[in-house]
Amino acid sequence: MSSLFLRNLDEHLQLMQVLGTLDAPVSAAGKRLAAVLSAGGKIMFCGNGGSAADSQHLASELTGRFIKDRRPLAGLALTTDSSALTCIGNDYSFDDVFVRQVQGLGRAGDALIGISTSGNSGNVLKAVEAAKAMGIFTLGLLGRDGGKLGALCDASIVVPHGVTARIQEAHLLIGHTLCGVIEAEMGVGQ
Ligand SMILES: O=C(CO)[C@@H](O)[C@H](O)[C@H](O)[C@H](O)COP(=O)(O)O
Ligand SMILES: [Zn+2]
Repeated sequence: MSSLFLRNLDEHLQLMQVLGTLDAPVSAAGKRLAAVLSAGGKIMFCGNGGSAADSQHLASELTGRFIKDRRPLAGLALTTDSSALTCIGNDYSFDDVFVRQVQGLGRAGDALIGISTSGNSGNVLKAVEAAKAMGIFTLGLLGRDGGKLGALCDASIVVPHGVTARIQEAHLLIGHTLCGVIEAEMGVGQ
C-alpha cells in the first residue's frame, strides 16, 4: 500500500494530464479578462474556504505583481473584508455576503470570477446572478460537472474531477495561467 502522499500525487498527476482539454477556454477567458482591465474595468473574485484563499491570492497577483514588473491592475477579492462579511452575514444571510459587495462595488464592464469546486455555493450563485444583471462579465472557475454555476456564468472553466482538493490544485494552475495571459496581453510596464 503506497503512502497517502503518493496516492494524492498520483491522483493529481492523472488530473493534470487531462487539463489540456481546457486550453481553449483558459486562453479565451484570459483574453476576455485582459480586455476588461484594458477598458478600465476591474476583476472581482469570490469563493468559499480554499476558494476564498484562491480569490485573494489571485487578486493580489493583479494589484501586486505576477511575473512582470508592470503597473498595478484592478483585482479585488470579495472574501477579505471581515467587517463586510460579518455584517452582511449577520444582518442579512451568508448567501448575501458576496452579492451585496458586487452590487455596492461592481460596475458594468467589470468581471466577476466565481470560484467553486461544486459549482453550487449559494453565495457565489447569488453574486453571479446579480453581476450578470449589472452587465458584469461572469467567469466560473468550477469543478465536478460545473454545477448550477456552469449553466449560469457567461463563461466557465470546469475541472472534471470529483475530489475537492484536486480541483483546487487545478484551479490555482488555471488562475496563475489567467494572470500570465493577462500580463502577456497587456504588455509590460504599462
Ligand atoms: O479547502 C477546502 C477543501 O480542500 C474547503 O475549505 C472548501 O473550500 C470548503 O468546504 C468550501 O465551502 C467548498 O465550497 P465549494 O468549492 O463547493 O463552492
Ligand atoms: Zn483546501
